[in-house]
Amino acid sequence: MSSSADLIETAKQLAAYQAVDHYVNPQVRVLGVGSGSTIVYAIHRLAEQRAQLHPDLVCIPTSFQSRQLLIEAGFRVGDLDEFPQVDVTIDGADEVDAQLNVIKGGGAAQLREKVVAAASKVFVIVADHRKDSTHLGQQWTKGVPIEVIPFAYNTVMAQIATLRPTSTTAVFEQNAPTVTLRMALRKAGPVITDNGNFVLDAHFGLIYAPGQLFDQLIRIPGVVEVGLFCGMAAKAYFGKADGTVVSR
Ligand SMILES: O=C(CO)[C@H](O)[C@H](O)COP(=O)(O)O
Repeated sequence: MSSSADLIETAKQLAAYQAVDHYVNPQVRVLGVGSGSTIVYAIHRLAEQRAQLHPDLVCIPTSFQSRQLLIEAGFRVGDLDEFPQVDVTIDGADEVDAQLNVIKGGGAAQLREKVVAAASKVFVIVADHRKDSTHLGQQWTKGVPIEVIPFAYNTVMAQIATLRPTSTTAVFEQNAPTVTLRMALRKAGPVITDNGNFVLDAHFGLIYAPGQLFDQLIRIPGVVEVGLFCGMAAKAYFGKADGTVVSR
């Protein structure tokens, strides 16, 4: 009998395989490759399908993790200096709402993920069913990842805590946001991103207007990027526990 952890892994794999099969055709020359545990399956599928891919395929990784995995799998990796326009990017997500707004950054790679997604003609999400929500903040309760320069982290935290849920309309649910500095697990001190920055996790409860919340957060001096990806994804694939995949 499969454990629930096995079912989740199968769900991630199904979603990743289907997205690769639907989007990475022989016309895709420059492919953005996201970060996280679901993306590992997408890289497996790319390796399996290698003979069917563009002969000069270049992959643009969004993190140290995906760069290493792509090199190990024998793919050519490139950067945005040489390839500023990306045909398709496939990436994981922490949560996706009904309008395909996405929380990303559970793996602290939100800055490069955002840059690569913004450089892409098509941005596709792969995830398991636990990430499929009506509103952001519904299932992902670890907060919105916010990358900040170390010098500014404390003042950014204080300014986020002063945000209030309602301007003209309700932007988020929680009366007073709470914010934590993300700490490393096997190192004393904070998580340091691939760009040498810190990550804050900000809790807003349900997020009703992610675009408005993004606008408020990105204006705070010291914030480098916010893990809210609004209006960027063209499609999301969710693997389900019953072995099927839903896409929207
Ligand atoms: O945004 C990310 C990393 O910054 C990941 O894509 C996100 O955390 C999903 O990861 P996983 O596939 O392991 O659930």
